[in-house]
Amino acid sequence: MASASERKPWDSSNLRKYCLNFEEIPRLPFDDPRVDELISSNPVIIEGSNLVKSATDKWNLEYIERHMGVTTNTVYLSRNHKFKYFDDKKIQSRTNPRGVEFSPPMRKVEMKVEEFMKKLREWKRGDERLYMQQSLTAAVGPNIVQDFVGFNWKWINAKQKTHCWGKLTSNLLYVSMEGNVTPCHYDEQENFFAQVYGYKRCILFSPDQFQCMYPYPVHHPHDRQSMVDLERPDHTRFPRFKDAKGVEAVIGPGDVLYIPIYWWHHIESLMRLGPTITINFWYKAGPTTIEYPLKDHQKVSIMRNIEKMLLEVLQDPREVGPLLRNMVLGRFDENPLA
Ligand SMILES: O=C(O)CCC(=O)C(=O)O
Ligand SMILES: [Fe+2]
Repeated sequence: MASASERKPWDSSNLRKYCLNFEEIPRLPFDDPRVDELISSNPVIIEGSNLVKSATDKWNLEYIERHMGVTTNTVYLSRNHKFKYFDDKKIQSRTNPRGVEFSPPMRKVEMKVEEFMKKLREWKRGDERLYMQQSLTAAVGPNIVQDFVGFNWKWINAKQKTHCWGKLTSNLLYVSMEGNVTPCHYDEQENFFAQVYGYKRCILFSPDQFQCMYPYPVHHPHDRQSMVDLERPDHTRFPRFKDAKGVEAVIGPGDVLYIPIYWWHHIESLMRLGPTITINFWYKAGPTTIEYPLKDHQKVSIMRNIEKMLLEVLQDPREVGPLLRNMVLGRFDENPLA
């Protein structure tokens, strides 16, 4: 029988229900040679790396409140459990008349950590949900800086070198209420996603699932997000979503999930299991090596560039779709008549 410390504190009742089944993401000890094989093109959960041990040893909501510092933090407020990211630079406004007409699905506010924690403590059903997503900078308090300096940089720097990644661009600190969901999207960076406190379920899809995931157009504020709502997929608009092949895992304190660049990810803090704390490590892609056939993520990058070029020359986002349709319709069928 599993000992008390090994017994997992969650079961399927803590997970949201979706219409897809997922395979498990492999879980390996940090010194297993298969870790590096997987990192070259697949997600993996790495155990025992001690990457953020200085944080997992101490961090909880009280510690963050006491030590985060006096400056304000970015907090998203949502009327439901979904926190679907948007790029405000792509929204139509007086200064950006070519942007997309759009009403944001959540509010972004700046607040001091005390105010955030007070709202969490006093939160009741019907209130807006909260999700703090703050970049770790020198402005955080000295204790947090000290914990940050104590991260296992030796290990992660070696990984960065082995896999020829570019520079570390940022560390985002996520402090979430139980049950919050970050809907499915991809990022243009490599990500070591380090769980500090509480439990998160992560569902990932490879970049080769592009046709099943239906990303918004690049000019849209929801660029890089899937248009499909995992909880209520519209199978009429998005018929190929039912064929999407995903992988999943629940991560807890000490686990590090490698989310490869351009991989789709949906992240949920487990329901009824308390708040969660995560720190990510975002790295620029390494230098592009052109080898044929191209990798699926390289094709996604090409598609993004074509969309951007068309927008640049056409100036009007409404003209991009019709031009692309005219370009391909009936011309690239598998068995051309002539
Ligand atoms: O933890 C989350 O809610 C989202 C994390 C994420 O999307 C990322 O680290 O890229
Ligand atoms: Fe992400």
